[in-house]
This record gives sequence, C-alpha cells and structure tokens, in this order.
Amino acid sequence: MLELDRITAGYDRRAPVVREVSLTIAAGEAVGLLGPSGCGKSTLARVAALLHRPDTGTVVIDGEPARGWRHRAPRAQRTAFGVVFQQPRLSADPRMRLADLIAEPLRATGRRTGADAVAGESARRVGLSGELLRRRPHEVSDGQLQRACLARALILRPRWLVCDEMTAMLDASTTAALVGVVEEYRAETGAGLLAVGHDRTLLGRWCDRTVRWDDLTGTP
Ligand SMILES: Nc1ncnc2c1ncn2[C@@H]1O[C@H](COP(=O)(O)OP(=O)(O)OP(=O)(O)O)[C@@H](O)[C@H]1O
Repeated sequence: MLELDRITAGYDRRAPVVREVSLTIAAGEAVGLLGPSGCGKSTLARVAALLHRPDTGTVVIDGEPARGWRHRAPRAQRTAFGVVFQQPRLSADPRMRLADLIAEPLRATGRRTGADAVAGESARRVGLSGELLRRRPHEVSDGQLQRACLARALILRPRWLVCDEMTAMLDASTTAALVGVVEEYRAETGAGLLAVGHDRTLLGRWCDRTVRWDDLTGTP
C-alpha cells in the first residue's frame, strides 16, 4: 500500500501548492489523478515517488515510512518506484544512447553482470530494438524516447509506477502501446500505479479508479 497522509508541499514554505492532501493506493491498484493545470498534481506525484520532500505529512510505502527524499532516500525505497514524466527530453541525458539511458538505473545500483541482457529485455518490452538503441535522444521521435524512458522506469522492476502525464504529447497509437506495456508489467508483477493526467477517458479506461484533485483537497 502507498499512503500519502496530509501532505503539504511546494516550492516556498509560505505558499505551498499542495495543502493537506491524503491519498491511499492499495497494493496492485491503479489510481488515476485528474485535475486542472497547475493545481499541484505533479508536485504530489513527485512527493509520492520520494523525489520531492514535503513540508509536512507522511509517505508510507508498503508499511514503511519514507526515510528520506531524492538521493537521501534509502536505495530500497528509492528503487521501489519507477517514474515516467511528461516530457522525455527533460528527463533524458542528451548525450546518452538509448541503450545506455535504459540501463542507467542498473549502473546506478552497481549492477554489471548481465546488465546488457536485462536492458535489452526491457527495451524489447517497450518495442525498441536494434539500431534505434544506438541513437541519441535528438535522433529519435518523442514517442521513441518516451518508450526508452518507460523501459528505464521498469528496469529495476519497481513495485510502484508513477506516470505523470506520460502520454500527454503522444499520438493515440503510441499512447495505447505505452499503456499496454504498463498494464502488461502490472499484470506480471502486481505493481501499483499512480497515473496523473488530464484525459478523463484515458484514465477511466486505464485505472481501477480515478480521483479528482478537488476531492483530495476538499475544494468544492
Ligand atoms: N520547480 C518549481 N519551482 C517553483 N514553482 C513550481 C515549480 N514546479 C511547479 N511549480 C508551481 O507549482 C504549482 C503546481 O505545479 P504542478 O506542476 O505540481 O501542477 P500540475 O497540476 O501537475 O500542472 P500540469 O497539469 O499543468 O502539469 C504551479 O503553480 C507551478 O507553477
């Protein structure tokens, strides 16, 4: 279970963008989070994935309170999450070939043996192979780069996925393909999901339930 309890967070303690928000996701559950632009969904998603330290409130991951944020989070907690953001070009090092980008978390956790095979398998899962894997981000489309970012997010087999508007800039067929990859992974591993987005229809089809930002904050 992923429990966010009374989270207050933002970029200026005097004016938090997330105020006293609570959300619980059961093990293996897929929850969609809908809300207007700028309301704080991404900030909350980053708190959930231990990427942004809240001002107050607690995050409990599978019964264990979060023990740090960003690089200070213990590795076991940090690697419990796979995160995919809206704009792949902001989260991909432009100098890296796609194969290295996908394998990055393996290297970061010191894993060398079999790394190429694991990275190849993760790439295959998202529909990337061969020559494409030798290209750098500027040599591929947004959809291909987002596929690589999803492969990177899955490579350590996280128990939780946070997809923050993962498909917002993609066409319908790439959207369907990436959602399909996430769902196949979840069916195989039982991973839970927080999917942030604007598309009510997509989230309604994809997730077990969808919550509106206003319902979390008590705003009418
Ligand atoms: N790094 C930052 N520094 C300062 N303010 C920020 C930062 N990131 C986001 N904000 C502000 O915090 C508020 C919430 O942003 P956030 O990205 O969480 O909203 P969102 O609901 O995900 O929006 P969108 O749907 O447009 O992506 C916005 O007013 C935004 O301008």
